[in-house]
Amino acid sequence: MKLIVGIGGVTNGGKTTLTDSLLRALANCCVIHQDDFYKAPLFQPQDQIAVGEDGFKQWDVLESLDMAAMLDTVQAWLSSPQKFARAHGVGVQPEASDTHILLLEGFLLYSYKPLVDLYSRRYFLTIPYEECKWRRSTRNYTVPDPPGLFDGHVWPMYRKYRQEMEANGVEVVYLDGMKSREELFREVLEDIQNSLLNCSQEELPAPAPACPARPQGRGHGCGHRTARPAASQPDTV
Ligand SMILES: Nc1ncnc2c1ncn2[C@@H]1O[C@H](COP(=O)(O)OP(=O)(O)O)[C@@H](O)[C@H]1O
Ligand SMILES: NC(=O)c1ccc[n+]([C@@H]2O[C@H](COP(=O)(O)O)[C@@H](O)[C@H]2O)c1
Ligand SMILES: [Mg+2]
Repeated sequence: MKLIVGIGGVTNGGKTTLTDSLLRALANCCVIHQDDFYKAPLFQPQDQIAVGEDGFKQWDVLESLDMAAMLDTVQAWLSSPQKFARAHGVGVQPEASDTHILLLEGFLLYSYKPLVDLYSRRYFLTIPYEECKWRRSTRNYTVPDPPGLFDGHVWPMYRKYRQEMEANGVEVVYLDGMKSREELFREVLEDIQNSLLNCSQEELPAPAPACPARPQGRGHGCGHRTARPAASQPDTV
């Protein structure tokens, strides 16, 4: 059984923190970080990042990321999770060797069409504008934010891509990034474990006809089906 789980959402929502905790807790689990796919060589990081009409280097647009390369990496995991795990130093646990999880982590996970249908579960962390701006001001990126970047580029691009995602009907499970790290971790871990249980039950032989039918809407999680719909969460601007 293979499960691809997206940990997406707003910058500074807590994606990397949550992903690191899940990675430690889940067996046979690998990770791919979207920001490893910036079209920006280490020593000339800005050359391939265009300046946009907003006057800023376009760090927060999809075109600044090599999404084809990210998709190739996901395909490599799909074709052999065991081989991928070994190559990335992840030990495969023999007692759970039929189950493999891939975490995809990043701020634009659900805007690249070839990837969208591959997820078994799509999480989306949100925090209000003021909290996001404050957390961002405390971060040290490899390329420091120039003055005005957050209001002039980062937040408008977040709003734009999120609106597009919602308009396209991409179904995500919203997570409130204002909850504690521990609460978020427990909530998502439990949900992933439930998905795994549902998947393994679906792989059992079909129940006898007298058994009541499984309720609709909980059959997510395996076979790269769509995540269950979640109520849209208002975005504090
Ligand atoms: N649940 C949380 N509550 C408060 N602060 C958090 C939480 N999760 C992460 N942080 C902090 O917010 C900042 C951004 O976290 P990070 O995981 O790097 O976010 P992202 O990868 O979404 O940009 C870091 O300083 C981190 O310690
Ligand atoms: N990783 C890099 O090379 C790099 C450089 C400049 C800005 N960023 C910022 O990283 C953000 C995405 O990462 P987080 O979601 O972890 O904040 C984007 O908002 C982008 O502005 C990343
Ligand atoms: Mg991050």
